[in-house]
Amino acid sequence: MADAVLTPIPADGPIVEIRKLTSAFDLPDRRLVIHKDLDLTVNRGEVLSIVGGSGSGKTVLLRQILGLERPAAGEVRIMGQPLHTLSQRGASSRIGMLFQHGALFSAFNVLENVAFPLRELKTLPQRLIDEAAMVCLQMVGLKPADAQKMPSELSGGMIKRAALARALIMDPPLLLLDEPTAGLDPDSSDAFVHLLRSLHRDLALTVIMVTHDLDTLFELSTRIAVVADQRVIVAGRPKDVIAFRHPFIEDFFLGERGQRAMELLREYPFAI
Ligand SMILES: Nc1ncnc2c1ncn2[C@@H]1O[C@H](COP(=O)(O)OP(=O)(O)OP(=O)(O)O)[C@@H](O)[C@H]1O
Repeated sequence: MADAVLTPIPADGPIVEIRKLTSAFDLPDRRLVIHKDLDLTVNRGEVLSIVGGSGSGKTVLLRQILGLERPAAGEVRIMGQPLHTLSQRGASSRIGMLFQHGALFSAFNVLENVAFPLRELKTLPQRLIDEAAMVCLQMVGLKPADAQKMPSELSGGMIKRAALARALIMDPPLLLLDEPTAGLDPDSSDAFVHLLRSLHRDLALTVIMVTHDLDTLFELSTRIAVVADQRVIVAGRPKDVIAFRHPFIEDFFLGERGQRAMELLREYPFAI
C-alpha cells in the first residue's frame, strides 16, 4: 500500500478534494444516507469552517476526511492521493485531529498521551519521542510540570491543549478540529482561539473545523462551508455565505444570533 512516508507530499494543489461523496449507515430497518453527491475543496493555508444543523453530518464529514468512515460512493483525496490508498501511517503523517472532548487516554499521563502517535510508529528511540512531545507541550502553552499529570488532573482548557499537542506531534500539514472551544469558559475559549490562530500562522497549517460558536467561527475562518440537504450548499467568504438564501443560514446567522454575527463581521475585516 502506498505510504506518505515513501510518497512525498506535493507542494501545491488542494489539500482536500471531496467529489460526489455519499455517506450512509445501514441501520437494522433502513439505510440512513447522510451525504449525497457532496463536493468540497479545501486549499492550502485555509481555515475552513463547516457549519450545519444538528445531525447534518459535520462530524461524519470530518471522519470521512480522516479515513475513519468509508464512503458509500465518491472519493476523498488528501494532498492529491486517494484516501483509501494511504496507509494509517501515511494518513497520520498528513492529518492531525482534535476530537471534541480531547479523547485523551485516561490511563496515560500527558506526556504519554502526546507521545502516543510517534511511539506507535516504532521507529524512534524513546528519548527522542519524549523530547518531541515536550516541544509540542510547550508549543500549546503547557508547562513542563504538566507532562506528568494525568488527564483527570487537567482543566478543560488544558485537556484541549494536550489533545492539540498530540494532534500536532506528527507535524501534519492538515489539522481537523471538532468543536475546539465547546465546553470552555469564555476566557479559556478566547485563549484557545488565540493559540489556534498563532499555530495556523506559525506552522503554515491548513485547518478544517466544525464549530457552532460564532466567535470562534468569525475569529478563525477564512472560509465557511454550510452542510445542509446532504451536501455542501455553499462555501465561501463569511459575508457571501451569510448572503446565501437558505432556511438553515437564515436561522443560524440571521435569527437571534444574527446581531452578533453582524457585529463580528464588522469586527473582523478579513471576513468582509
Ligand atoms: N456510526 C453511525 N451509525 C449510524 N448512524 C450514525 C453513525 N455516526 C453518525 N450517525 C448519524 O449520522 C448523522 C450525522 O451525524 P453527525 O455526528 O455527523 O452530525 P453533526 O452534524 O456533527 O451533528 P451535531 O451538530 O449535533 O454534532 C446523525 O443522524 C447520526 O445519528
